[in-house]
Amino acid sequence: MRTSDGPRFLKGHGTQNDFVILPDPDGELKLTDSRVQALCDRQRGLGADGVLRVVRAGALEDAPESVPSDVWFMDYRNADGSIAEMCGNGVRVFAHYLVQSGLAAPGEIAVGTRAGVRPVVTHPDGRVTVEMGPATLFGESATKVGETGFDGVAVDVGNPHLACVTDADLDSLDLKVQPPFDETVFPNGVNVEFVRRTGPERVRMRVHERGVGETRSCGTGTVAATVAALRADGLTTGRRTVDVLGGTVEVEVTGSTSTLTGPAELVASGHLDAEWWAHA
Ligand SMILES: N[C@@H](CCC[C@H](N)C(=O)O)C(=O)O
Repeated sequence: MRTSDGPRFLKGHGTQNDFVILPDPDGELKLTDSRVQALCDRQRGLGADGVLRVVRAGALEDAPESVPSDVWFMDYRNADGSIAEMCGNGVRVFAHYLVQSGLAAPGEIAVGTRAGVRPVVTHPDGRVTVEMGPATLFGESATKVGETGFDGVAVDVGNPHLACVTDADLDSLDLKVQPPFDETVFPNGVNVEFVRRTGPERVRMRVHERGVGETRSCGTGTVAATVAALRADGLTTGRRTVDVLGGTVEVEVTGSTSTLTGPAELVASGHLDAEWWAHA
């Protein structure tokens, strides 16, 4: 039996933050919320934390004006179908796909996102570095897991984060439900990180992602975690190695920008069943 009539897909991940990749250069796919939800569903679909549609910026109606039309654009959707401004692990996987498929040469690549163009470098060892842009502190806030309260900082990494540095045992946190947050600080929802310092320049992080739930890694979240950990150490710039449930990434925050370096992997490719797609 073949399922080759429907759209082509690939499956990939960056530190186990996993994505369905949909090559769609001319923007012909109708990517509805319900199709994204079906693709990401781990029982009735392929299963993923999000979808990365690979489309030329010029073929997309809502690409920011700052993104040139010939740039490959990462049209990112969360598993619940919502659109997010930015996905750090997604950009790494997206750039890796561009190189593996021959759409871009290895080395320096510009990737379009809703937060603007992100310069990327692919390395011979399979790691990918993304320039994530400035990570901006915009206040303090708090959340709770069960009865335990956590103070944190609000960080804009293109998308919103509440990063809480804590001495609590991260393994004991139940992140099945969205930790509560202050809607006056985060009117569009928030990704929440719990960060524990484990060495002079090393932290561990767990995350609850907006539009997804707990994930095994969040690239923008590791940048927010680094900003929060640096601040807890009385610093505004520096590097941190960030251990997440799905692996390890390196983050550097400078006065003007931030970078994220980590692995990216493609695991499968195929075609969606045309009938399944039509009814998804
Ligand atoms: N996993 C991503 C972040 C994806 C978007 C996020 N859930 C949001 O809604 O802002 C990453 O690696 O950065």
